[in-house]
Formats: sequence, structure tokens, C-alpha cells
Amino acid sequence: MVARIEGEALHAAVADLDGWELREDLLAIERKFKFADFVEAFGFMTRVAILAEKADHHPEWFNVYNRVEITLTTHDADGVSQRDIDLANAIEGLL
Ligand SMILES: C[C@H](O)[C@H](O)[C@H]1CNC2=NC(N)=NC(=O)C2=N1
Repeated sequence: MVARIEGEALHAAVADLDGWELREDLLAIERKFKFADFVEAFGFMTRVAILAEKADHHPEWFNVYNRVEITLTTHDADGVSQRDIDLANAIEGLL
């Protein structure tokens, strides 16, 4: 079981992440990315997929052409956990 991050700690953790926002229901974090074209966007998604598989923590995402929208949440925690924060940080490291 993974602990859910809530309240002040949740807001502080999200504030430390560049460009990520808390979803309105406070149960997930989200970020929108925009690339030059589809090849750039899909290349990014491929690199995220490799990170996600290594971490056994996977994004919910949406892609149209050069736009990628990522939502991170932890099903086991029914909300945001450190695993989401860690994956968001690892994604930041790809940019
Ligand atoms: C069995 C497996 O470890 C779990 O289903 C993992 C896989 N990837 C996951 N990804 C995300 N985003 N949240 C989870 O709770 C989760 N759980």
C-alpha cells in the first residue's frame, strides 16, 4: 500500500514541480506538453514509457499531433503518492 499525499504536503510537492498542476479533485497531477511536431511528441512519449515501465508506474495520457497531456495518479493510494511525484520529476529530467 502506498501512502496518499494530502493537504499542505500535496500542494508543496506540486509547487516544486515545473509546470505540473493538481487536478481539480486533488487526486492526480497533470501537465500539458507541446512539441514541434508528432515525431518529437512521440519520441518524448517513448522515453516516458521506458521510464514508466522501469518504475512500474504508468501515465494516463492523451496525444494529438504535437500535444501530449499527462495525468499521474496512484490507484493503490486513491490519489497522489510519492510515486507520482517521482515519475513527474523523472519526466522533467527528459526535457
Ligand atoms: C500491479 C502493478 O504494479 C500496479 O497496477 C501498478 C502499475 N502501474 C501503475 N501506474 C499508476 N499510475 N498507478 C498505479 O497505481 C499503478 N500500479
